[in-house]
Amino acid sequence: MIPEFPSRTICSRGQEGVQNRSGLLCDIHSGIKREMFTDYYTLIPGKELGRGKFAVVKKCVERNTGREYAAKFMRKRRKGQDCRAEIIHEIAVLEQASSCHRVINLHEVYEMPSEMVLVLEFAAGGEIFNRCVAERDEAFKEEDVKRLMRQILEGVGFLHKNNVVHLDLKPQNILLTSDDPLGDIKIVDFGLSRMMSSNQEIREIMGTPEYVAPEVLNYEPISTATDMWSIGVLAYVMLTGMSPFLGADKQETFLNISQINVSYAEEELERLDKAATHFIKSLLIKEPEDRATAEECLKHQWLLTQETESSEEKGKNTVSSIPEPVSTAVSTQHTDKDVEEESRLKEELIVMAAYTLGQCRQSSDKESLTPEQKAISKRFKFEEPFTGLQEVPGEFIY
Ligand SMILES: Nc1ncnc2c1ncn2[C@@H]1O[C@H](COP(=O)(O)OP(=O)(O)OP(=O)(O)O)[C@@H](O)[C@H]1O
Repeated sequence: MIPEFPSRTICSRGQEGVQNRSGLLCDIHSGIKREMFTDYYTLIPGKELGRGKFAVVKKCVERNTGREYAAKFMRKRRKGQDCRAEIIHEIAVLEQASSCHRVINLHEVYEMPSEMVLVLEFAAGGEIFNRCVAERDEAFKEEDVKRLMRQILEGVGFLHKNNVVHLDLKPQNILLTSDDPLGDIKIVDFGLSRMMSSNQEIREIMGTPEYVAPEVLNYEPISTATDMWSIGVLAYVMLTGMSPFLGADKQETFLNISQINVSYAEEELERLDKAATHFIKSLLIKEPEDRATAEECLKHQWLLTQETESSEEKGKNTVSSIPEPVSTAVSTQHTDKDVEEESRLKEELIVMAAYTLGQCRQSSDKESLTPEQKAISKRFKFEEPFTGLQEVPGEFIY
């Protein structure tokens, strides 16, 4: 049985003098430490683990245990507004989901004059995004997607049972405990999450364009079904490496979403078990009430079946019948890939910070591309001007 959150206090709209605070938790149980973070942790020099618009995530080691963690440094003031309450909400959700091992574990919290530091369990495998945009031999096999999708649904099901909606489910917010061998998932980034309550409706424009549900665009009430739409998009991206609604610009993406303009005739989908497409179709439905719930998804035929039959039985084209790469050439490739990955990630983080589109390719544009262009565009598509660049913070103490 999925356990309930122990206790919760929901801030009402406008509480603490800040607007649009509906659905935020303001009750945290673990103490916030005021000591110097660096007296207790050593930051690992080098590449950041990630960066959002108002946060930077770095790897660190706890001095007295030698354990590795991910430190998320979050600015308290954003665009001239005090956003401490949002950070407290993120902490509260993490605390209350601490019994769910599909959600990243919060170890400690530090507070400085302008920042708060969330010391999180370190997910060494990075974002599933990297595998979603990888070339076919490094991309997920269908069986991998099934296993990881079950875990995502367990985590999201836990949150929904406890009336929390994540509202930003995307491949960048699903991390892996290890990359090779492929580990387990950890859900991160509860910055946009909200607590649903029976007497209050939430209607807000939020989320990442490619993954937002039609009701978000239509300013209609948000619910747990809003996350289920994003899971449908996530499943499509994990299985095909393509973003189903991505348009040439944000407007086209939004139009594609509101018209449910999605192609199920893509070669990448046709190679799979038909139940995979059925699974996605049960989620990419305009009416929120008609979408499958997390619990229903876990009982879906696609996720109940294991890869037991032979490749002949299943069909020669089945992705899951492709053998795992085991040669040492793979590890050599990794070194090259790491360098390439780093430069790509830098670009990606800028794009994410600017809140623009385009991490994955469009499903409808591939016919017009050369094989080389296909390979590039499958990974990224940078079309929008980086208008938000000036907003990328440079004020972090660490
Ligand atoms: N516990 C962790 N272990 C490893 N990497 C992490 C961890 N937490 C976050 N990251 C990396 O940092 C990135 C940014 O983290 P997160 O999404 O929590 O920040 P954010 O500022 O809220 O981001 P966004 O602006 O996308 O909402 C993640 O996408 C991931 O790549």
